[in-house]
Amino acid sequence: MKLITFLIRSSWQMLEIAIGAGFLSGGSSAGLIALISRAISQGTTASVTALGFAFLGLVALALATSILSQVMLIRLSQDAVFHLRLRLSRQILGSKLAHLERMGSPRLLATLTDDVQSVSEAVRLMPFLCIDLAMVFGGLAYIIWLSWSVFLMVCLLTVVALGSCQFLLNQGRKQLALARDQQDHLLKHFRTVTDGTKELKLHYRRRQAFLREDLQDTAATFRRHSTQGLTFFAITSTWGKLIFFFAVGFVMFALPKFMTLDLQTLSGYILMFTYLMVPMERIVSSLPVLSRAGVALDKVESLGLSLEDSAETETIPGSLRHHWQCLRFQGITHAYPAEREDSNFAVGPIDLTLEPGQLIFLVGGNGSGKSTLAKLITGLYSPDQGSVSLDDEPITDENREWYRQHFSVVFADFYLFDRLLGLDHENLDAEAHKYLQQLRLDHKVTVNHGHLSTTFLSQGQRKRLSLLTAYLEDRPIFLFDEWASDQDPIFKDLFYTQFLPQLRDQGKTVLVISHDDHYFELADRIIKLDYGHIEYDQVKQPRSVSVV
Ligand SMILES: Nc1ncnc2c1ncn2[C@@H]1O[C@H](COP(=O)(O)OP(=O)(O)OP(=O)(O)O)[C@@H](O)[C@H]1O
Repeated sequence: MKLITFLIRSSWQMLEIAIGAGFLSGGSSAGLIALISRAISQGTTASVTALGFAFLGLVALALATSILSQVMLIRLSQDAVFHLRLRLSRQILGSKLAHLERMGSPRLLATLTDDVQSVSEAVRLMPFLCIDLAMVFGGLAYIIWLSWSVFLMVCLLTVVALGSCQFLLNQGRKQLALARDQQDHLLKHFRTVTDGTKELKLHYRRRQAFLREDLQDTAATFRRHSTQGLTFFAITSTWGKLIFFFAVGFVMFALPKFMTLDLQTLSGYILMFTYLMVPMERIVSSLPVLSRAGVALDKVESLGLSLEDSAETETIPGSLRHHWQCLRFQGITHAYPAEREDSNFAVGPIDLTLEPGQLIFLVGGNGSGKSTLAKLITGLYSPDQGSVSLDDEPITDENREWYRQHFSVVFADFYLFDRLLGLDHENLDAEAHKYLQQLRLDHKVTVNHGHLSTTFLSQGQRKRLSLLTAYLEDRPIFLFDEWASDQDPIFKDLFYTQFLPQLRDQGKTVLVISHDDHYFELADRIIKLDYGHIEYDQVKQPRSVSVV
């Protein structure tokens, strides 16, 4: 049912046409069997020509409507999966960063990959399922036409069959839902396998402990629930098929004892039941796939709801304020939830005023809140309390997207794109090459139509490449989070003594999170954080203004 709602959301008109055509096709297929059964039982007495024309008409109708229904359903289902993938990705990117961090990437990845895959497997079955269902309904209509009383008995049998199948399916579904819960943990462990390969390879006992206590434990729980779930489904499918044989046996051997059935009716039943066995078998064997898709859709829905709750206002940012005068933060705070730590860490309340053309060092011990403050300053976190204003324009949910466009940032855990996305410079390649020369990467990396020739570089070189994007963005405020930490002494010196002052002299405000205390003297201003609060805000040149 959830799958139908999911498809209806994509296009209910297309679904209507597809289901209508499917039923016409299934009905005409069942009609063909009825016709064959009649032709056999009437022998030579019936008009062969009339039956032949009826037969040809039904074949043409079954063929045309079957193709129409399948083509529509294939398009509809593929469209639905396409939109689901895009919707989820958009929702994730449109959600508050703090919320995404709380959910964790394994959960997001599990839904984007496994759940979407389960749904797409089920929707692939939909066209065939629809035709099969239509055949079964058509067949049942023929049975009604043959005899009401037999139909009622078959119905009784069907209720018992469906009831027992539903019970077994529910049990299987429960187990699959439990297995799906384990999948988020499994993905987390797989990330450890890929991201922590070096650490695991270097330490035999750690590797064994991880494999045994983490991965194996979770994989075993997943296996237990999956096995139980799939066993229930296997029993359901075998039971479903047996019930069908039971129905045939009942009509053939038991029913003649209770009521008189002429040969035409009996042969009609047997032919129809035998014909319906294949579609019934397909319907029963697609139940596990549908059930898994139901579990996946539950997960997709709960993720969607959770993302919707924390959705940011979508706006198209207007033109940037390149000549800004004053960026003010008043009493801003951000607290992390306590669940991951003994006590929850909070930054603020912080009062801060930034001006253009300042080189500001943001310093402090590990865990003092520098990166958290950086996310608050750049608008990635909206403050729990307090206010932000750019040239007296308050930053709210409505203009936060616009506000963020004022920052070029390289985070400590930066992501390097393999092409220069979203940049529309006229001579992008030439400009990129100029910066690559400055960054001393021109011998390693070339840029062709915005595509970087490689990103397989040393960590220090990858960081230099991340500067290329920041330079090309050329926004009014730059922020570097421990950028120089893995640069060689020569390049580190170049970064602090040339690159940063050059940016400042171009009128940019440059915020540098750094532990390199022997370069602190180059700063116009040093802001030191201690456990989420400003310990001091020291202005070293008269043109800077500090507000603490
Ligand atoms: N996503 C998060 N969820 C919960 N707590 C977090 C999260 N990110 C950071 N923290 C906590 O906030 C505190 C400050 O972290 P932050 O990264 O801001 O410090 P930092 O000053 O940049 O440290 P470092 O110099 O080591 O990079 C830490 O105690 C950390 O555990």
